[in-house]
Amino acid sequence: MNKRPPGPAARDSQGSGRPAIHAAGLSVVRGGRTVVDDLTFDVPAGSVTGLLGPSGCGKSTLMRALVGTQAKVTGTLDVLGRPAGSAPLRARVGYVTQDPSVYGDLTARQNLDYYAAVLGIPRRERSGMVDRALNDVDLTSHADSLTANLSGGQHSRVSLAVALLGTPELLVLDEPTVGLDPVLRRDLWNLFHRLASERGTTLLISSHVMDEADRCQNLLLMRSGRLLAADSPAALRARTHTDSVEGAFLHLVDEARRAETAAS
Ligand SMILES: Nc1ncnc2c1ncn2[C@@H]1O[C@H](COP(=O)(O)OP(=O)(O)OP(=O)(O)O)[C@@H](O)[C@H]1O
Repeated sequence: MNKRPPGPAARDSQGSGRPAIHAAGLSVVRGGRTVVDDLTFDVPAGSVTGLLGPSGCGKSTLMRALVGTQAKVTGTLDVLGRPAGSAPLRARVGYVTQDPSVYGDLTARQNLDYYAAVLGIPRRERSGMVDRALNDVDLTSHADSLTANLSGGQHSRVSLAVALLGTPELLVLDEPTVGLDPVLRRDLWNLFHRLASERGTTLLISSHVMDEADRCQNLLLMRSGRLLAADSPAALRARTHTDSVEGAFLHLVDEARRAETAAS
């Protein structure tokens, strides 16, 4: 278990107590179906927050809404004090999708250099930023390998390094540890906590693996587009009288099913 004290508030929200993300009555329709249904929650600034739930429950859709790439979003969704997707947020929010979005025919360093230029990082600062991002994800020794020749895990770490360029205040990571070996997973979680505690970054990290839940300070538990709970792992276990987040999740699912049956 990896319990850590909350990190400092993100730079944007320092002292204001304002959450990094605020959602109220948030819904998303996809393919004519409501796939995110009336969510209300806050994500504290400077926290490592896990977004957990079974495959297809709406995690990626919620993340797309947060970064402004999802259509048919209704309700309130504020990110760092501004409406999600608004132009000034582009440089302040890093997003890593499930599919690595880097060029296979460039080296890791060339990819980062390219994205640093796209982000508008001044040329004189670029190489320092690129070196730091490579070091953050432990890829310095592969910096000059063609990305296409890297392993799956290394490939996704190049995507993560891209998201770290420019020191975003919020990092939205869609299943960043899927398919990684246990050592790499542990190293990445350590990095996530370091980013929160040392840089004040807020991290929202999705996973469908419940055993990653205890590595988070806060959890958003989803099922079928609805929010089952938003709380710390310890509070969830205590509230449901269970000894694991998986147990708590199953308890909450059963509770929701009973409520649905009673209402039908
Ligand atoms: N392009 C699309 N058009 C219509 N419906 C979609 C589309 N993409 C996803 N969906 C539906 O939206 C719902 C939520 O999908 P989403 O990808 O957000 O789930 P998820 O929790 O991220 O799943 P996973 O853990 O497998 O990535 C699912 O029922 C899915 O079938």
